[in-house]
Amino acid sequence: MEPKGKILIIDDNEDVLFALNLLLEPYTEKIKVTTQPARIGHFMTTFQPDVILLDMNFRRDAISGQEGFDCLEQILRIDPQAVVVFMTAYADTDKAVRAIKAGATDFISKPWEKEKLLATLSSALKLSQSRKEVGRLQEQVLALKGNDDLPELIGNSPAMQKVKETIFKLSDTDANILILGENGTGKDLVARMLKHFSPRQEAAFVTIDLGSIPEQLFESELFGYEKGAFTDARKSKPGRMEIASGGTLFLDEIGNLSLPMQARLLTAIEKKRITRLGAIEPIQIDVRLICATNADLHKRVTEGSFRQDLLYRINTIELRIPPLRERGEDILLLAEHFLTKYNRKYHKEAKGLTREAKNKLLKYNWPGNVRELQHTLERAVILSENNLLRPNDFFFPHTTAGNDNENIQELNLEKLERKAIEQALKTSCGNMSRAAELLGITRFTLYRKLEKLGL
Ligand SMILES: Nc1ncnc2c1ncn2[C@@H]1O[C@H](COP(=O)(O)OP(=O)(O)OP(=O)(O)O)[C@@H](O)[C@H]1O
Repeated sequence: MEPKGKILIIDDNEDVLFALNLLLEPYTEKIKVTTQPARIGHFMTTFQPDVILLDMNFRRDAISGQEGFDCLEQILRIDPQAVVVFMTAYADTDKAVRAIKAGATDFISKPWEKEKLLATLSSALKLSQSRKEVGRLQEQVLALKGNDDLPELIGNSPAMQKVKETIFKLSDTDANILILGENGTGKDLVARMLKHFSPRQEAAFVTIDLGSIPEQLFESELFGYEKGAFTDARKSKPGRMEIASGGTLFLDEIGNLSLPMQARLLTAIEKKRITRLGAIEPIQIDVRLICATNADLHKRVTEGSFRQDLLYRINTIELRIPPLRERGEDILLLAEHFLTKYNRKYHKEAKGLTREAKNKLLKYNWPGNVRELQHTLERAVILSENNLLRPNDFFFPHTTAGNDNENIQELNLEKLERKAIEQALKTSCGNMSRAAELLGITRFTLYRKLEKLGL
């Protein structure tokens, strides 16, 4: 009998309980016995047996088995996945069939034959294990859903080329990655790409957004819980780390983790083990960790609000995604990409953007990064009546007050011109044609102005 587990034996006869305890002890992890069916709920929540051996007739001389059926019903109400083996002194095939139909797993008659009893128990334990595994796999299937539609990572700027190169360089490693970048720069997308191009491509990709769940739920979400661990825990539930085992866990907004939770996460990463809330035994896990944040974790370490040892565990490789305003040449590429996407989605036929509209997009500083650009294009595609999208089709809620003030203070034309050219060169990453387009002048005029201003 290989699998060991926790057995609960319910029988009104103390001699039977004693004998079974003695017989089964060497073959099980733990045994609890009770003569009181009223205690079933208590044992199921505190002891959480893998298999329950249930006597069919509680009262002496009772032969109908009804009490046993009532208990079975109670057990299955508490845990529909419970593995229950019926025992009766009156071997009766009719009752055996009824028991199985009612949800029991197997049936043994008393007095038992030792080998037969052990074999039955062994199969019941295996069944219990596989039911738990099925539960875990079902969660993994849910986690895998939606993994297939991986969007393309658009961008030809040197910064994005570097990000793409790093993703491919990392494709045969299991290294923990920390993705840094402002909101909406594409951290989530990069995390999915890293998973897609990794040895764990076919395995689960489990995400947990630490910015959107309340602090008091972090622990149960990450590590899971056992039935009865807290008031609402009616059913055991694996945590995200357990579900991700064998695959990748993406911890978004890791900067939101409190110091006590950082300590628990660090232990789990170092020991490669987690313990569900309310459980005694730890569970072995094997996860690749990808974390992301818009916070400056290095600064947070010096301030004492982020553990340095945890940072070193999660940032084997650091991938920095620059804000969109620093990769100007990606703006139009992304705009075209989103135009195609939303044309298709809303059955529209916008052909492109006018030159002025392109300039408007290039001049804006995109505080909400790619996400804001995406929404801007979506809105424009929906609302525009034109074949080509025009400046008026684009509306920016965030125009930076700082820039307006600067514009008001600076009225010297030559200084303004110099500033505009410098900004255009920066936004276009030195691409002369694009800078000229941004400024609304020809390349030739731009060269002349550069010469005149000594730039
Ligand atoms: N380079 C890119 N190419 C195509 N789509 C992109 C790119 N970068 C971001 N996106 C899209 O922009 C949206 C926002 O990206 P994402 O959610 O990955 O950003 P994030 O940095 O994780 O944001 P947050 O910090 O708010 O979680 C998504 O719809 C994503 O698909």
